[in-house]
Amino acid sequence: MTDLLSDEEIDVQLPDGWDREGEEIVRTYEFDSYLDGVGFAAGAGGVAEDAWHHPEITITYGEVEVRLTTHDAGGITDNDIQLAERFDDIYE
Ligand SMILES: C[C@H](O)[C@H](O)[C@H]1CNC2=NC(N)=NC(=O)C2=N1
Repeated sequence: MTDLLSDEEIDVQLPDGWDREGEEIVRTYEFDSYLDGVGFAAGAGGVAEDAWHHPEITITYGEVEVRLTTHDAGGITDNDIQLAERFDDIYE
């Protein structure tokens, strides 16, 4: 099982644009249209399924909020950081 990251490791490894909220990391991506957000969420879902690590995704008009935590570990692990970076890669 992937080990929990320390508070310092999280602070250092958290990608730009992401924030820590308790035992989750969160980023809100902005889009020009609702359907652009839907398309991003669909792509993120495919990346998540490929990684077998699944975020909470909330789609609203012009925004998509992504929350990541590692349920099996009860907190934030490297899996969350790595997936956050992959989501950033597909966000133009
Ligand atoms: C049984 C299955 O492998 C586990 O539930 C996987 C699936 N996706 C997951 N997603 C997230 N975010 N955390 C997990 O611990 C996790 N575990």
